[in-house]
Amino acid sequence: MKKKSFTTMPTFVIFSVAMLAMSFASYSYDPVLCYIEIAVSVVTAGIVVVSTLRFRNYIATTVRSTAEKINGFNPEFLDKYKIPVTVLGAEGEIIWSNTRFRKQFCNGKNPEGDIISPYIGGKKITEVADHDTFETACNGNEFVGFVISTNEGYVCYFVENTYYRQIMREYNATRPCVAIITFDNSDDFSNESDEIYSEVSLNVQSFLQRWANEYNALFKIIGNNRYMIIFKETDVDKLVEQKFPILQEIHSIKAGQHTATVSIGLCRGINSLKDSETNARKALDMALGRGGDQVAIISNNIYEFFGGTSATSEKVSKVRMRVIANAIKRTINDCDKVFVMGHRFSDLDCIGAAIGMQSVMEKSFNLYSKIVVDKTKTMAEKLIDYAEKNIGKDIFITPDEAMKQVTPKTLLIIVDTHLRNSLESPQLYDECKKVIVIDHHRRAVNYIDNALVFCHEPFASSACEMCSEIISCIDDKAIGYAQADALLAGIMLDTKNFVLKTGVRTFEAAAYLRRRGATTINVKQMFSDSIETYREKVSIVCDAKIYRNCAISIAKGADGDVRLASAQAADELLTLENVKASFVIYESGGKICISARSFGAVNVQIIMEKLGGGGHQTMSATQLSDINKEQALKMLIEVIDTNLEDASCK
Ligand SMILES: Nc1ncnc2c1ncn2[C@@H]1O[C@H](COP(=O)(O)O[C@H]2[C@@H](O)[C@H](n3cnc4c(N)ncnc43)O[C@@H]2COP(=O)(O)O)[C@@H](O)[C@H]1O
Ligand SMILES: [Mn+2]
Repeated sequence: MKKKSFTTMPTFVIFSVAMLAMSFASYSYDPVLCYIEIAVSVVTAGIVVVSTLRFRNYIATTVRSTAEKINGFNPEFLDKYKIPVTVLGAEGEIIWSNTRFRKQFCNGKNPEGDIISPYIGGKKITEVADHDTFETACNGNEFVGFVISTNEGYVCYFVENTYYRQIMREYNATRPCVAIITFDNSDDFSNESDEIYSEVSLNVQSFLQRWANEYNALFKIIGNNRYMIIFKETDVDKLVEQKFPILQEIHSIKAGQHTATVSIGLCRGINSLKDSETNARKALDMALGRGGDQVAIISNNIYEFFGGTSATSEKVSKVRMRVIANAIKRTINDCDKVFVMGHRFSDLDCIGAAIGMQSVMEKSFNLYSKIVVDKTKTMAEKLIDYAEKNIGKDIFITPDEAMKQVTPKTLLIIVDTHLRNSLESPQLYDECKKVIVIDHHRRAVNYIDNALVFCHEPFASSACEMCSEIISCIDDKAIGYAQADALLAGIMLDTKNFVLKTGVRTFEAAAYLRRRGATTINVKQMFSDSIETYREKVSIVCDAKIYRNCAISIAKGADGDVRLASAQAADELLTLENVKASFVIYESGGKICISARSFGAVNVQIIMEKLGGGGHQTMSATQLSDINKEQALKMLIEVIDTNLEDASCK
């Protein structure tokens, strides 16, 4: 049975009758034409009769099958039903419908022969038939629909729920969303003077209070420079649409060299106020872990971020590092051995930090300690060679060797990453029951959350800076010149030779390392490259094109270490006139990777996050699967076009 073929039946009847009438008129002046018209009329009448019989039969079987399925099915009885009901054929065509359906869905017209899709939200009947219920709307009314499959088709019935849906919408729109806010660089102002600090603090508070009043939201001071605002869901929709202008407004509060910034953790989509508050705190931690001056919204455990474009300022206090050093000492008490491991494709920062920590574990705690690294996939080959010659060949072991030695008392110190998937060996992490994390990267979602000590300083320049401080607190004699060289190499890599993210603590760490025997000439040699890698780097730089103040280049990857050459070329491209951000696209390990850099005028983290990656404000990257370099370039241009303004520091 063809869809809707029975709805053309009246046309055939009219045609047949017209032909018959015309044949009578034609007989007197052309009998041949008359016979032809009679013949056409008879054929058409035949089609009508056959189609009608087939259609009746079709309806009869469909309805019979429906009757078998629904106990007591009786069209007359169903017609009296106060809910809309339709009986459908195998392809979703309406065969029968009750008065209620015609009234509510078809403005009283007969829908027989129509396909059901437009009445069930454009879906095919097969899509909804496998589900318990489906939602649909018609003529301003909303329904929950149910489908019963029969041998020949389907029965579809609807229960109106407009009122409940409306109540639900109103409830959701007014549901409370807790925001926890902190004035994140208040210390900068307290160092100026008490008066300045009080004035700025009050200013921040009154900006936030005005912001809450604008939305008729509840405002509460919950601690020193900490506030809570309870918005409605609909207010949050507006705030998201406007991308939280409050962040910019707070920037207008300045004193001396400092600009005020706030961080906001906001929870939406939760019914209970208590859970909303707990989640808002979690989101605030995330916003602070990413460097502050931003909003983190958590909804169904998914984060969304806004802002984060101002340069982060260093937290001057070293007290926290002393506390961390003590916590590490306590954790070590109960351990039989220590493995130190960084991220895969290890670099000078993670190997440098690992060399420092391994030395303390061995010398100060007398513990068996090894650095776990895959030497076939490292960007710190020169440093590893240097350490093997100057410290000892046996300080490095492979992930496989480490796995064989794990016991319940083994401690794993993770340096320069806080993400399981970035680890040199995620399996080793899974095996170790005791874990310490020391990292400086901005907080990412799905971080390692079972660490006994989670030392995370997004304001630090490098893992090596953090480890130098920790080591100096635990036992400042635990490292010799070679370890000091290794730690200085990591700091120099991540600060681009003391240019980026370099604060007071960076220089203090460097001074400590110098005192322990570090020499800049030794360190410089760790940055030397093979002639092939150098050629590759130069070719990437020469091939770059400038697009909206961004230097973009695609690496050919013919010679040398393309990963290293691309990272270095991205650094180099920033030295070009008017270039605010650089992007190098290269292929490695079957993936298309992008290394992104800036000197702070553009937050490249925001751009790389849109492509599934991340990193810091000035140094980020991503890895893309199942595309080629040209497609990656196209995607990058699209992301630059749509996000460059948001990512640009105001
Ligand atoms: N998928 C991701 N998600 C989150 N974050 C990511 C992701 N992929 C990468 N990242 C982070 O992005 C930055 C930048 O990474 P990169 O690969 O572009 O650069 C790293 C190294 O390739 C590069 N590097 C290593 N040795 C040298 C050298 N001798 N000269 C110049 N550059 C070098 O430096 C970057 C090291 O970054 P670090 O690990 O943060 O210290 C990075 O943060 C990724 O974690
Ligand atoms: Mn690193």
